[in-house]
Amino acid sequence: MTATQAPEAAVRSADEAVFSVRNLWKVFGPKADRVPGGEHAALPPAELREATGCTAAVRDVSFDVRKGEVFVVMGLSGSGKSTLVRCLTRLIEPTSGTLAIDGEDVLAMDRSRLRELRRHRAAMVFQHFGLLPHRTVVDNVAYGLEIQGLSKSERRAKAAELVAKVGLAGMEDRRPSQLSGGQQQRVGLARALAVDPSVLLFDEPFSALDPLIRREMQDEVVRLHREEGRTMVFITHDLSEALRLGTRIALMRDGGIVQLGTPEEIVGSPADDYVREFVRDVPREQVLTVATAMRPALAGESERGPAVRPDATVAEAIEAVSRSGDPAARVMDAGRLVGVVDRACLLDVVAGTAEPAVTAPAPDAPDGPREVTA
Ligand SMILES: Nc1ncnc2c1ncn2[C@@H]1O[C@H](COP(=O)(O)OP(=O)(O)OP(=O)(O)O)[C@@H](O)[C@H]1O
Repeated sequence: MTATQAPEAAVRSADEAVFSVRNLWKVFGPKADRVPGGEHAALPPAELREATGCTAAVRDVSFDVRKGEVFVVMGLSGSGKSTLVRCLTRLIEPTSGTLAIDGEDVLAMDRSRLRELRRHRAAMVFQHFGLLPHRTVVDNVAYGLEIQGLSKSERRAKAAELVAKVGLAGMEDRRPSQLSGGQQQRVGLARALAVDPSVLLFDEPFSALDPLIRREMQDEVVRLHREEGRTMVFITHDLSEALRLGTRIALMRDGGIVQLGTPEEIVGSPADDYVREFVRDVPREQVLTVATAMRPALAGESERGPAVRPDATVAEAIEAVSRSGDPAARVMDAGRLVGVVDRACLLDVVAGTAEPAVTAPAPDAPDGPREVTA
């Protein structure tokens, strides 16, 4: 498919999707464009390299990034995360496939439209903050506004507001070298927010930070997301970070997406042995919800036991049951009894012996990654 053809599927789902990606490939190496759809397309990485000298960094990937979600791209080193996310704004040119932002074909954009895309619509936050060393905090944040053509006073006022939003009030006049790593990353975040992008792209932004600061920055992202509902694409190789931040997680391996789902779907219903191994050590009771563990209420059970919401975690239900001394908790949704979790249901989740009733949302991409079904 050529770059100028309208991505039909992408346009169709544009109402709710910020990015729509279909059958995207990025192949590095000689005659790379012959690999997608060619006789060697399905070969494992080492054999593909042997046969063609090429690496398929992104391999036939399809997904939508929905408006307002934190879409996490997770995978081990070399699985293709950075290449995939750089393809979204064509910092890396895809080899084939279709790609749209808000329904507009990204592959058909000319240079000035692409510049506009990267500056205003999809702002990137990198691991190495890329701050200008001789500018103050507030001027670094205002920089993004300068290229937008706002007046100086407008820029400074907006930048100061954003500096406060990311928790750096009082540090406006410092230079980057006078800040800790976490503080510098906050400046990077404020600068990305300054252009009010439709989507923020994070490339492992916190992996150089020490664990405490990293946790603080994750909380910051959760807070910003909750307050603003901004769409985010977040690359990480850290599973706990993915589970904390992700509305949905795309788990990559060898350039492909092996599973795309909510944290609960990934942990509760791994698509294959690779994913199962990946999530093996996750404390399931902290990710799985009561809705997946409950059973129908028996006669007489509607009166007794603490009430929990369907989206409470199993860990929270365990605490409620254990505090109350009752044999089970009632799962209440808007005042209605929808089920019961007894001690056996709860223990099954902890032990990994439960068959979770995780239901998948309607799949984005018919030919895309496998979504979890009940
Ligand atoms: N410019 C390039 N030329 C050739 N191969 C490349 C190039 N860039 C990336 N690759 C290969 O593509 C694959 C995916 O790389 P990518 O950097 O996207 O992975 P990643 O998951 O982001 O890894 P990391 O977590 O280490 O950053 C790797 O096998 C890598 O060696």
